[in-house]
Amino acid sequence: MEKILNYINGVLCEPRSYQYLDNVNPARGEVYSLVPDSDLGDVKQAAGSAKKAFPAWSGLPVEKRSAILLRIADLIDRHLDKLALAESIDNGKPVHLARSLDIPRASANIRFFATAAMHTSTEAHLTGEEAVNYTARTPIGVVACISPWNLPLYLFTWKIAPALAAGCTVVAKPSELTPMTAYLFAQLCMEAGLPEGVLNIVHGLGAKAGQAIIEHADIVAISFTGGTATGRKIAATAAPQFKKLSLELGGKNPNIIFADADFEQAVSTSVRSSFSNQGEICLCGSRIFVERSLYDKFLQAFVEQTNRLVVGNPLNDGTHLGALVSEAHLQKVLSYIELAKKEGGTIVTGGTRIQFKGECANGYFIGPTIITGLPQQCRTNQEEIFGPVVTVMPFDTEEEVIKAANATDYGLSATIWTENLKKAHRVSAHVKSGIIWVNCWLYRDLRTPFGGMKQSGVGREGGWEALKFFTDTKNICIRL
Ligand SMILES: NC(=O)C1=CN([C@@H]2O[C@H](COP(=O)(O)OP(=O)(O)OC[C@H]3O[C@@H](n4cnc5c(N)ncnc54)[C@H](O)[C@@H]3O)[C@@H](O)[C@H]2O)C=CC1
Ligand SMILES: O=C(O)/C=C/C=C(\O)C(=O)O
Repeated sequence: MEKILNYINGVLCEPRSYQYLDNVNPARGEVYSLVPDSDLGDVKQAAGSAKKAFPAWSGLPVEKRSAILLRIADLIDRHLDKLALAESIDNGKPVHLARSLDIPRASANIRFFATAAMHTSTEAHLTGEEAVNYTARTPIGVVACISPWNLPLYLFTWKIAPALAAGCTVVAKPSELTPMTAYLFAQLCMEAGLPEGVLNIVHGLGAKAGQAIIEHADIVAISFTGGTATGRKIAATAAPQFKKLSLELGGKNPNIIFADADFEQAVSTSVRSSFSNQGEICLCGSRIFVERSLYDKFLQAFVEQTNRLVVGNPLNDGTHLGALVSEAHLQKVLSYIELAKKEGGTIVTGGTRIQFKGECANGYFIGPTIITGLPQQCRTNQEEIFGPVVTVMPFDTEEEVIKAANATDYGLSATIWTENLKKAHRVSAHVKSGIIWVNCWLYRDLRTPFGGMKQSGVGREGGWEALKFFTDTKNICIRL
């Protein structure tokens, strides 16, 4: 069986303990490769090599760092099909989604930050005629990048690209559930000539390898994307050591549809924002609020279009929803559907595990699920399910829907559908979310600040925010 390897100090290597974890293909429910069960020893080695590599990498002219990163981006594009297939097998997502979204975004992330880093400049402040201040930004040091399983290479590169472009060296840990594309990526870094120790990839469990990384004294900043409970744990570990933190956490995002919305667009995009990637995107709109006069019409069209989605083998090009990432996650999502029923919800469509015949007989599939009749305060409407499950609720007034949209502990993203731009502007101002999409969803510009309010996170990624995160700021005041 194929063994995934760590990437430490420029070479692919086994974990020091030679212990491995099973890596499961979720569409088949079977182990298909092994992932290192790394421990503190591996982490020490990775952090040591990152520390050793830091002076040379941070001292390299930015054009040279950029050129190496651009070579990596080109290699990702060259290996698009291989990487997309690997991502689909590892995660359960449709291969055409990996080919059209995940992998192209991975190379775009790297290209974006490789070029952005060449456009940074130093601020200067003239203090009358008496002094000049200038503000230098220097790479912060050895950093940790911890990424989740839902958009594996997409989010892995979203973190490491700004870190490397800014001149930091990195100890990274992909999710133990989806390690394969990070392993293939390590091979591309070697081919591109990334100097040894600049990027170190340690595979393994969050509670063991991940915890050892964030505790390590040489790691000065942590960029994490994942669940809010894990983010809280990381923050508690990092705080006494005063490590810099960027946390992209969960969401329970409102999708608000006013009666004057472009109906066709609102319906078809809501199907996408509800069920893309099996609903396993932190930005999915899981609570749909529809103005009462449109409610019945919307629900009927939404259900009809949802029922046309094909759930099936992720390797078939006609599949819209593949498998959920793991048996445990499948059970978690199913348990929320049971909870919704107990809380008085009506399952309008979906709601059950789908068991196919043939090669996907043991896969982790759930049909796209629409629930109505639930109050805002119930657990189903408060907790992140992170699967193909949405609730739909009517509302009467702007004030009411703003209150409901804000009535969770999360504040990641929101979507607003209306043809009235004044209304869109007004509602956007009152919805407490870090990201608001008006008449669109997941329409991304990598320059924009990306992140959540409340328990959806700390800090912002994207554009200058990400490059700044990986630097230290120093003001130099010269008395003239
Ligand atoms: N972007 C998002 O919003 C995501 C949200 N989730 C949510 O979190 C729930 C739990 O999913 P999990 O797979 O457990 O995600 P998680 O948040 O525990 O995992 C994300 C990453 O953190 C690592 N990790 C876990 N514990 C750690 C620790 N103590 N120190 C350092 N790294 C650690 C994991 O190995 C993985 O690489 C999901 O059901 C979903 O609701 C999960 C993944 C992504
Ligand atoms: O940067 C993006 O476009 C999307 C990011 C998505 C996540 O952070 C997530 O789903 O966890």
